[in-house]
Amino acid sequence: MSDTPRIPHTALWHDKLVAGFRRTSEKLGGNIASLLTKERLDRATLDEIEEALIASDLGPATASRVRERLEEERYERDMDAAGVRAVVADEIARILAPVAKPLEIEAFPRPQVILVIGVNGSGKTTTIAKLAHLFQEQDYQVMLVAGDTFRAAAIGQLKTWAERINVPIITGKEGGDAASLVWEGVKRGTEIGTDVLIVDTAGRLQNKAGLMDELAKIRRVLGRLNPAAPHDVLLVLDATTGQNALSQIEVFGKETGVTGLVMTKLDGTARGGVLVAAAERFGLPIHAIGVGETLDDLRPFDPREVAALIAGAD
Ligand SMILES: Nc1nc2c(ncn2[C@@H]2O[C@H](COP(=O)(O)OP(=O)(O)OP(=O)(O)O)[C@@H](O)[C@H]2O)c(=O)[nH]1
Repeated sequence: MSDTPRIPHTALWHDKLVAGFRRTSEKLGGNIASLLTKERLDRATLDEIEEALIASDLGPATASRVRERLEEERYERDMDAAGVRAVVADEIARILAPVAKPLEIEAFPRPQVILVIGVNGSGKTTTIAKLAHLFQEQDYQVMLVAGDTFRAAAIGQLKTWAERINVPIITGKEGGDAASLVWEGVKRGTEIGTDVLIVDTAGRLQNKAGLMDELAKIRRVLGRLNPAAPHDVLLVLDATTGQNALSQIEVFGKETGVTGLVMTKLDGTARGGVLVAAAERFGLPIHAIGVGETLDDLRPFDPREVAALIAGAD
């Protein structure tokens, strides 16, 4: 067991982040530059900056804090676009710093059970593969459970990933009982010394009662084997859905409980500011972000680095 996860942060990851956040950063940075045509920040420009920040999905609370900071500082010195972007980056970093937390594997007894939830298409399956890969890099033994038994395609997709990254997987039939698969996963995982058991689940928000029943059953079964399980309930969010991602946190949080977030597809959107809005509004740990489709495209993040990228600051 290790208290400090050994997560390689390579130059390659930095390049992926830069490319991933380009659209967000161009939108926000571009908006700020186009607003700063006057020499000094007057009230009307401050209003416009605040609106631009809200339009970039950063959320009203962050936007108003940035505005307050700009208001304080404008009396002290002239401020150009780079100065404004630096203030924005600083405020974003303050919000992200307390929530940017890698998912640590510390459960005893093992395995640590991670339930992965989220609506269909949010990137759940690929996120599970990427997380498994990340844990493998840290020398943890990983096992997967194909608990989304509602769609045969979901089972097949996860199986393909498991073969690719060479981790064992527990699968059942379409329409089968997810809780019994989880039970088998914990039993088999314990026998072979698995550190992390990652469980896919069905993402049917449209059928809340069914989803609740199924997750409650999974929790019951897990609790009999290990009262601390599931150790993590991870909600996967698609950043391209913007503000909709926030309502998903609300709904899943209320219906199923959520211990942490993963935000994917930050590379496919100019709405990356939603990462900040999620942090600000819910304060839940954000364990990793996804900026592409390959295995190495999902990692924990450095709040300062990401804040600078979102704000388009140097
Ligand atoms: N660009 C980009 N694409 C991603 C990212 N994460 C996942 N995807 C893609 O998004 C699509 C949906 O991902 P899945 O993992 O299948 O999503 P899911 O939530 O399991 O969806 P269902 O299988 O429909 O339940 C796939 O084509 C992924 O390759 C990301 O960070 N960036």
